Amino acid sequence: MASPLIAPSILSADFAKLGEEIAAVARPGETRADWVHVDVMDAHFVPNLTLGLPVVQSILKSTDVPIDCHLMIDDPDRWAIGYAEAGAYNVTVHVEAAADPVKLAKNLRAAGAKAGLSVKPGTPLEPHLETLKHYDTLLVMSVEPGFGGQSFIADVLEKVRTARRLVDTGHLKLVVEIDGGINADTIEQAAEAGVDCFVAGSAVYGAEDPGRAVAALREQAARLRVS
Ligand SMILES: O=C(CO)[C@@H](O)[C@H](O)COP(=O)(O)O
Ligand SMILES: [Fe+2]
Repeated sequence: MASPLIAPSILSADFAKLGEEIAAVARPGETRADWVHVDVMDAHFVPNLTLGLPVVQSILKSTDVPIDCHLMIDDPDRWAIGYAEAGAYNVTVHVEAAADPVKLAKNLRAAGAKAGLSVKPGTPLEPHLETLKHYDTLLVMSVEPGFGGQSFIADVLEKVRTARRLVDTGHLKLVVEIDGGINADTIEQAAEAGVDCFVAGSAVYGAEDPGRAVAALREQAARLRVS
């Protein structure tokens, strides 16, 4: 299995100095993030408002770290394509919000992005397994989407185990990503369950040295990963 991926979420960064905050996890070496996770919230799908396409376009110009867009928005069928066309590496939409997730995945891939599908903590995976065949990443939410700094919901690891099994047996080809409450106390159980990519907001940007936090989380996850 490849080295675990660490994706700092800029939701916990200082938005007034976003460029510096991203640069802090973009220097070459072990402190470099694999992806930078950008939470787009519209105050409809979730009760919070963050940023949209113009800010993502600026971020894309400012860094060569792959940008992982997590769209917590209504009507992703209409809006997600813009993030793919802008050059985001991975564009994740919520299955609870998408009207036609298969068509959406095809459009995202045609625009040159990886297609990601996310499930809220209470959303089961089984009804969406056929849909997942069209996606490159599965983002399992381990908190209710909307805010950083919440406590990890361990129950969702069952979904991670299911996805891991399907990937390891060749039934699906997916990067399994987890988002919410990932820190030094929780990353090991997620790694053991089979997560490939770990989003961490407060654990990275709440640390004195965000780059060192990235390196430490990656090392911890690598020690615990299955297979
Ligand atoms: O999508 C979200 C929240 O909705 C996340 O990406 C958070 O930004 C993760 O923050 P922490 O739980 O790691 O502080
Ligand atoms: Fe997120």
